[in-house]
Amino acid sequence: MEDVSVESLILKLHDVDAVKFGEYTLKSGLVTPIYIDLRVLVSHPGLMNQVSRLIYRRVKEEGLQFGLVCGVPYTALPLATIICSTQQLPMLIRRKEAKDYGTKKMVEGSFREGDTCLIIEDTVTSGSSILETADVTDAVVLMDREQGGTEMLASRGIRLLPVISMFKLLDVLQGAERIDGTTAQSVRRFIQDNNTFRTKKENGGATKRACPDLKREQSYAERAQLPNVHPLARKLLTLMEEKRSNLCVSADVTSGEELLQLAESLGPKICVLKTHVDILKDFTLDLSQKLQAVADQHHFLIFEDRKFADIGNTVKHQYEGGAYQISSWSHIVNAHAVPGPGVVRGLSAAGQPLGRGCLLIAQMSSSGSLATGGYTTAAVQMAEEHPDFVMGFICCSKVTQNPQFIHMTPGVQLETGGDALGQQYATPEEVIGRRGSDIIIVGRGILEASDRLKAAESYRRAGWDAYTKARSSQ
Ligand SMILES: O=c1ccn([C@@H]2O[C@H](COP(=O)(O)O)[C@@H](O)[C@H]2O)c(=O)[nH]1
Repeated sequence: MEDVSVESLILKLHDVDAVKFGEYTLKSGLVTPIYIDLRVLVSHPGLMNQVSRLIYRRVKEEGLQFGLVCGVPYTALPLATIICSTQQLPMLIRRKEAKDYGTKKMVEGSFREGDTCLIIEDTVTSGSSILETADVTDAVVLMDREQGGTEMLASRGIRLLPVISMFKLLDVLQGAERIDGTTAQSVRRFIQDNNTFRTKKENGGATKRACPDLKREQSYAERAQLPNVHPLARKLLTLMEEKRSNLCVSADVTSGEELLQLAESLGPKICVLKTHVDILKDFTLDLSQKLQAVADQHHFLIFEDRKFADIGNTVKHQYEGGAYQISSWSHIVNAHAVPGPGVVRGLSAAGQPLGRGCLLIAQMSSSGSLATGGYTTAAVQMAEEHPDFVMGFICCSKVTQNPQFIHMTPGVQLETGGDALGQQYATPEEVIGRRGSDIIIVGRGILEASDRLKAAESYRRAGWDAYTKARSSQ
């Protein structure tokens, strides 16, 4: 069986001149000391097979489920073809430009609304070509130049799976004495100083190896001091640092008694208690007052996960009135961005005078969520236009570099996986350390444990350790 290790592939790519050192200009105009030219692959059928096998292996390792494969034109097209031919998978071709005659389609091949497609790219620098290809959740790339593409795509809810990354390539070539230490070091410096997801200032200041985790320049406590931060976000960031907790427990229980008992026992471990008030069979306003008293006693905030999604006038009534009178007891609520800015204005009219805050749902943890790409970007913009009321996001990963916004991520358990109804779980290390979120939201990981307090402590520690580790690696 032919050797298909990543190390052997790197050496073969160097043999066929797919990795070049010198001075080359990238599409962005940036002059780079290393150029990856994977177009030469088509002249080497054995290598094409090897690359295709490694790409497919990477996808299978991650357990991705998909029914179609699309290669980003042009270099990844033959790779996608080989994978589709050997694995007997249907393929799509995305045109670079639409035809001006005939069907004028952008995508060739058969597909239906809701189909899941694997996107294959040859090289990623900023990640922009993947964004231009489709609204996707996962993409596999042969070569990640480690210049911010992973972080940019993560901020849009897209996970990038690289087969080879730039630092690995440099290590292997240097180890095999294909390049000397000076060349390897100057390329490493170039990569870390030219990260497309960082500002120029941040790039100029970089002195260490670019870290695969998202940057976390400021502590929670430092962010609490920022002049423009929402007062409730300030309170939350402060208590997180004091309690050493970035854990929000999702109290998805059905009786008031159990809710209060949960709040009392887990209160010292958490920064936020999230409720779904409409699943309680015995909600009363008296219960909401008791819950507020426990929140005051143990210094946590209450977040009613109501997910408002109607016109401004209706959500205002839903928020302050009805049986639940949510604005009177819940510090935080959330809303979908789908109705447009009126939803924020309606909620703000009722909540802002009471000092309440809102999280916009920029992404969702459920499989096949439509809140990706342009929708996520629009939600971020909506937040930026309403900073007096919007204090952050429900999201799967950091969606903005603006430190005044808090990122809260559901779909968290100590092991990756999911449930039978589409929930998808990532670990605290992944969510806080690599995706750059601030707060993990955990429901069944704690509620279904035999010892809920012990489980809450495990999640608190895992979330906090991921945060301190990400900060110490800056
Ligand atoms: O995208 C989203 C938004 C909200 N949720 C809510 O979080 C909890 C998760 O519970 P688990 O038991 O940890 O799966 C639940 O209340 C959801 O309504 C979410 O999961 N994903």
